[in-house]
Amino acid sequence: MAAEISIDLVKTFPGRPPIRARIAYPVEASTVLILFGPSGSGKTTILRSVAGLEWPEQGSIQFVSRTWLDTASGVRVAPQDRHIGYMAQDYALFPTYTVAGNIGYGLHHLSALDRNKRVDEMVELFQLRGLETAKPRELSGGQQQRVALARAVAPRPLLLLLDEPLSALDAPTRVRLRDELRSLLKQLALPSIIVTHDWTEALTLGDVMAVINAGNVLQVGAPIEVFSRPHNADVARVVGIETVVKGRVVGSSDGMVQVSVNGTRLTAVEGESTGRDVFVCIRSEDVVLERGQATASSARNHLAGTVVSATVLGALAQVTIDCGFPLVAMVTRSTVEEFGLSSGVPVVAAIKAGSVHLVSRQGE
Ligand SMILES: Nc1ncnc2c1ncn2[C@@H]1O[C@H](COP(=O)(O)OP(=O)(O)OP(=O)(O)O)[C@@H](O)[C@H]1O
Repeated sequence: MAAEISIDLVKTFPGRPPIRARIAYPVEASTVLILFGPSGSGKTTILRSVAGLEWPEQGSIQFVSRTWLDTASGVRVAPQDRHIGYMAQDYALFPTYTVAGNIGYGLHHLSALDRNKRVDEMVELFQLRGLETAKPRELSGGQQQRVALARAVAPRPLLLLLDEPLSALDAPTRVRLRDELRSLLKQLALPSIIVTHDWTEALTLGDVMAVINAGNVLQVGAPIEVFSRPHNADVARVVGIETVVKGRVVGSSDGMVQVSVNGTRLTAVEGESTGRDVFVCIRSEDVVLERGQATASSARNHLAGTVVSATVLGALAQVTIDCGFPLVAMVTRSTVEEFGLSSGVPVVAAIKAGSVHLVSRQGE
């Protein structure tokens, strides 16, 4: 049997609905599981249960051949015996310790010589050279994040747990460190579980993704699959982005970029450079359908296609169009009736360049 992480737990806080998580997936050297969902859905509770910082009243947690929790047989492995690296959302650095002191905190089992050597390795790996004696308050947000990561990774844990690792950073730093984090996790060859409510992080960092809502796991799968093929309307609502396809930036002009998806050309505004492999992400409500010939409008993209399916969901309808790739549009039910939208009907999909979101998939 392939190595696996298996989480099956029930945790109840007084006066709240129970958090029920059932997630099992094969784990390789650097597999990243994303726990994705809105605020308060239970992501941190699941992560803290894996770390041994919360005790579910029922369930089991297994990592490859180790059982960390099994309430049925009374197994409760203490957090320090799980060999896990944990990084909290606010980093929780020790304010009175230096950078080197913070990184070396979990290394007391090593001799002074080996400890210093390991700290030095981490300083190098996380590009903290020159900051060894600085205190956390003297560091930028990005540097604090790197120290917190270095401290979590230094004891060579079996599994790395990161709670919203990028949320404390300003937007440009977040985008830069997201790409760095991805390559670092691959380089470390260390499996990890990352909590986020940011879909770009889920797509960039994740190999597997679990969608959590109101304490329940709604879907588990590869991020691109979950985003583009949500199992049901609840998942679609939580992930909120129904078209995710692979493309490549093929050119740029006037601050716009041209992207090719399966031979179909799209214009987007975001600044990815030519030659980049990207995920092209489009929300269904940003797609406007036009019957027959394309009409004049401010939208930069007019894609000719045919309807694959139209599913009425109350006053709205979800229409999937084949325009060289599957594109999902959300329109009113009356549009479906007026345009006679059914399988095989030709339509034109209009999308503004600003609604075509590009997420780099370099280093996949
Ligand atoms: N120690 C606690 N005592 C009481 N209720 C708690 C406790 N910790 C979490 N909860 C409740 O459990 C639910 C899930 O919280 P959790 O922090 O796991 O959500 P989350 O998805 O990580 O949210 P966020 O993205 O805002 O961090 C919430 O309703 C929260 O109020």
